[in-house]
Amino acid sequence: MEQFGVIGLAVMGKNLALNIHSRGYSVAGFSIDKPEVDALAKYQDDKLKPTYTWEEFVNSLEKPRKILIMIKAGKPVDMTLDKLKDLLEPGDIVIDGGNSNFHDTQRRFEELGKYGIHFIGMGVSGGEEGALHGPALMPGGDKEAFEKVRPILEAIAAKTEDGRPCVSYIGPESSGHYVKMVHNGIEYAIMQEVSEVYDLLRTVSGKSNEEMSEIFGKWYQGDLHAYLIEITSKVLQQKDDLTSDYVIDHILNVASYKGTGNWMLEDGVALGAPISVIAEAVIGRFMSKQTTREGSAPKFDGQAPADLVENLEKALNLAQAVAYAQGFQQLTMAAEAYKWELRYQSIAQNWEAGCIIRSNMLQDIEKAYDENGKLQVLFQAPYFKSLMEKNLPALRAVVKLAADAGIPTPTLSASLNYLESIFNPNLPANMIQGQRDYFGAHTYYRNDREGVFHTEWYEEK
Ligand SMILES: NC(=O)C1=CN([C@@H]2O[C@H](COP(=O)(O)OP(=O)(O)OC[C@H]3O[C@@H](n4cnc5c(N)ncnc54)[C@H](OP(=O)(O)O)[C@@H]3O)[C@@H](O)[C@H]2O)C=CC1
Ligand SMILES: O=C(CO)[C@H](O)[C@H](O)COP(=O)(O)O
Repeated sequence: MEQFGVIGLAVMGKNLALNIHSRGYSVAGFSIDKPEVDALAKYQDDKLKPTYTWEEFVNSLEKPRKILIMIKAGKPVDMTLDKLKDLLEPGDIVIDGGNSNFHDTQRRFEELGKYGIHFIGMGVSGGEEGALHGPALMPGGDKEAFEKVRPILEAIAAKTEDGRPCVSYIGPESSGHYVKMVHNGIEYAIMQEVSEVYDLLRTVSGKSNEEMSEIFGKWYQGDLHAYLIEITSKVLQQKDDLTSDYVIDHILNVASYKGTGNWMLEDGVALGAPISVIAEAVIGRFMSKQTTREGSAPKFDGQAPADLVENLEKALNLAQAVAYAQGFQQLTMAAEAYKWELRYQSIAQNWEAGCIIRSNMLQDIEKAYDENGKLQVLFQAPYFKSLMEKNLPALRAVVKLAADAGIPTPTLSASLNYLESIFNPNLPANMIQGQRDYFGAHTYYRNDREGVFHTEWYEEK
């Protein structure tokens, strides 16, 4: 009997199955796609069992069964669970490791509970490499069931610099998939920030791809030690297969998406979370499709400022912190709204290795929440307060330069606006309230006395 089962043997499922197998567990694999199962069969390993029917798969597993579903999110997961619930027994454990919408996970958690089947919605990040060698895992749902699969998950997960596994119980219900959704929102934000910095480097300073690759490579060795910075350097130096040029210069500038960042924005709006940078990153992808391309690309005729590269590094470092800050701010608001007890320092730890948004800065975030788990805003923590004081002039200079040059910087500008607003006691929302009360008698609160007020702004005609 096999100790663990994986359904879906495409990029992620196959590599996770191999990862689990490499830690000494026996694994049964199944997919509705026969060639995927054939690919597993090619390993000819006693502890890696290919199965070709639902029944063969389920019956090959020791009880209570532990099954990871790693397939396309949405309807396919419902169809798979529908099939499984007739074949499984109370006490069996099903983990959905795909990028499922947390609303779906909530519904599935409740539905499977009726059959006595334990359900875990688990965010997985790290792509193909991570799945094989160590992903970041974000399991949420049934705590008791989590404890039963914990040894396997800890064995396959990435490890932090000091050897701790990048997996911990996130919280009840759909909180695991919620945290993965927020991970992806942060991912969208940092990717857009990096692309804006790339745009400034190429347009203002006229740097070549090789030079830019070197700059990002150098940043990666310093404060910006982050996976997305590392791969940016690699993307910039990659030669094309079809021409003698760099491939980056032939990639169509239209950004695709599967929607996890959009979901974060949807829930952020529902909660009233000020996640402006993530919103701009999502909209940046829309804009890349919707721009009419009728204008001409911005050109910079002047002399690039001598401190441009240094300022861009500082600006990007601070903007990256804002992306994380907004993600954690939405998590704190979601925890309150959905009554989840989230441990932010563990979430930061989960993201320190294996996942797409991994960076050294997450160690500072872990420390910040370790010292004060009730931070409303990450920049209240001493480390981030001082980072803000140190790097804000550079971010301001970069946004000003971009505005003067006509180069759009939606996320860098939104980062600056967030930082200018988040501690500001004098935002002009009093004017909005005055206008609302004027046209709609919506009433307002006062800053000098309790109660709800309305002004008769004009005489009725
Ligand atoms: N790729 C990545 O970097 C990451 C992906 N993820 C998530 O992991 C999951 C798997 O991703 P990935 O490996 O890239 O593959 P895909 O998202 O492309 O999903 C492919 C798998 O889903 C199966 N599938 C599709 N429809 C059904 C169905 N109706 N019933 C049963 N199985 C079905 C496919 O079988 P068939 O070939 O027959 O269609 C195949 O095995 C997704 O939710 C994805 O969002 C998470 C982190 C990173
Ligand atoms: O979850 C992931 C990484 O963390 C997947 O790669 C996801 O597909 C990325 O999102 P999108 O396709 O919308 O860019």
